Amino acid sequence: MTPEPDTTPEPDTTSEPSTTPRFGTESEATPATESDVAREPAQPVVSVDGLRTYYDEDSLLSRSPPVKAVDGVSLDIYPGETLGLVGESGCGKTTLGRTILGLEDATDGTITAGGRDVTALAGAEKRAWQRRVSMVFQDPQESLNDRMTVGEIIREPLETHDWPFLRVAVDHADATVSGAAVTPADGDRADITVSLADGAPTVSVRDAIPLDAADVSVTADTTASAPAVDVTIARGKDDLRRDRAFALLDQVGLAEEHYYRYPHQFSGGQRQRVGIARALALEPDFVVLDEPVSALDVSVQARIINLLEDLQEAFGLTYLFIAHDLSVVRHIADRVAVMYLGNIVELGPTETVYGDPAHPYTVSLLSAIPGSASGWTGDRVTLRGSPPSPRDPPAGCPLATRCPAKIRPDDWTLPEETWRAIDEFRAVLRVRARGEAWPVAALKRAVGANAAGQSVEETAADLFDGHDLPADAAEVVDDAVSLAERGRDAAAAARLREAFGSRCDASHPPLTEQGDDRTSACFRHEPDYVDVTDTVAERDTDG
Ligand SMILES: Nc1ncnc2c1ncn2[C@@H]1O[C@H](COP(=O)(O)OP(=O)(O)OP(=O)(O)O)[C@@H](O)[C@H]1O
Repeated sequence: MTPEPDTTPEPDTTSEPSTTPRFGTESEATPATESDVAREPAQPVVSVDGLRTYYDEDSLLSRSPPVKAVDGVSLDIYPGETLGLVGESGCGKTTLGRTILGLEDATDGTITAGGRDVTALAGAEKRAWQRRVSMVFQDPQESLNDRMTVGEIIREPLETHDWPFLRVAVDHADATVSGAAVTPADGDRADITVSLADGAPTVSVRDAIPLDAADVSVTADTTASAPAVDVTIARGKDDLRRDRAFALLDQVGLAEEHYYRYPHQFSGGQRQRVGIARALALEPDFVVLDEPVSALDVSVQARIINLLEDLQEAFGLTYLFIAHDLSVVRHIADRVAVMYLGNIVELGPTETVYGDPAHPYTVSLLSAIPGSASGWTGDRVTLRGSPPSPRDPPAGCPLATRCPAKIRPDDWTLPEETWRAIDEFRAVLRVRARGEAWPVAALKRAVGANAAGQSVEETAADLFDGHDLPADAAEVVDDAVSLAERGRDAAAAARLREAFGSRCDASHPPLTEQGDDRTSACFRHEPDYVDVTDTVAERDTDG
């Protein structure tokens, strides 16, 4: 069979009238607002508290600190909302999503759903949680097994969980049920409901179960005070799974004929539709969408986003939407969480965060959006250097080593360029202290030269060239150079931190309320300081 080219028009699932603004159309600019979400004030679908996920890669041959991929995250996700999760590559977004789903083990903290800590579940209870949640992956090319037909791919979770469960509920508290059916446990949905109210039993079947009432034979002995109900299903599970897969294909805009094809015969967007159908097979409440459109062409992205929104509306789904593309997140997310180095640094309603970013990291992310689609109207704010290693995050604020609004200690009056040189020198010493390779790329950026093979003294000379350091500051730098030259890199870094560090280096700012349901973690939110945006605007932060 000839593979369909990537240009194959995809089924239009978006033709029916909708009140939701469509992505990729003129109404794209109309963002979702908090009021669009019917948010129950009560129970979150998922409540994450103090979550840590560390990857320990110790082996017999090497012993290194764990990768602190998620390092103390707390957030709530409410029914029917889309929570966007943004942040640069490697900051821990995927790990957070996977840990919530139980695909990674939490090192510490709790994830509460339905009043229970799901990190503590095992066996059947854990499997039940995993039926309520699911994930759509970034690259539909990678995530679908090319040796399986689309039908097999969609059916796989159904087979794994032995779907359908055919749970029968009877509207009589004392009824007993027998036959090919089980009674729902607390919290389980009934697939088939038998009513004895009118004497003869009447049967109704939930939409997602591809059974007609005629496929279900019910006999009921209602003479006893505890009626005995016997249920027989005329069709086998295999048939029902195939019909469920057909229904899912239809829901994602594909057709029954696609059931028999292989993933390589589809375009990227169609493959992602298959991935979505599979993710929805077990009727989850909560779906982690991990960069679901970033591997797709822009025109296809809009269709998939629209499909995800339609499915959310139809099935009352709750989404955690992980993405790099901030304009996609602005369109789809009701609230957005900004992540940096394993921490949430800002969290709030999308329009509040985009319109008036509070945290310096959010400012830098939004300042990079072309065409200034955000409320940040200042220059582009470029963070210096690369993020610290998640094996050795800064002791204080995670952003302290790169922050464009870092609080400087009162003891010094130094120009911003000199602070930058000091920060850069501290970064060099931190990397040396970790025993990693000399950070040639960072040095090249800092001093505009190939610094490979330089001594610490030469590096310091390059970094501070033309800075006219005051004598007491120069003495600190000399001390640090001399310590480093004797191989005492950690002590050298500590010397600089003691002299030039501020509270940003010493302690971790908590997330605090910043109005409009938004929280942000920065000491500059305290009234004693010039606030973040004024500071960033005042400092020359462009590169
Ligand atoms: N299985 C693993 N074992 C060890 N380290 C891991 C593992 N998975 C992720 N990491 C590390 O954890 C950190 C967070 O990775 P994660 O994939 O969660 O980040 P991310 O923000 O989703 O990145 P991206 O946007 O590139 O997918 C990174 O340093 C990564 O290298």
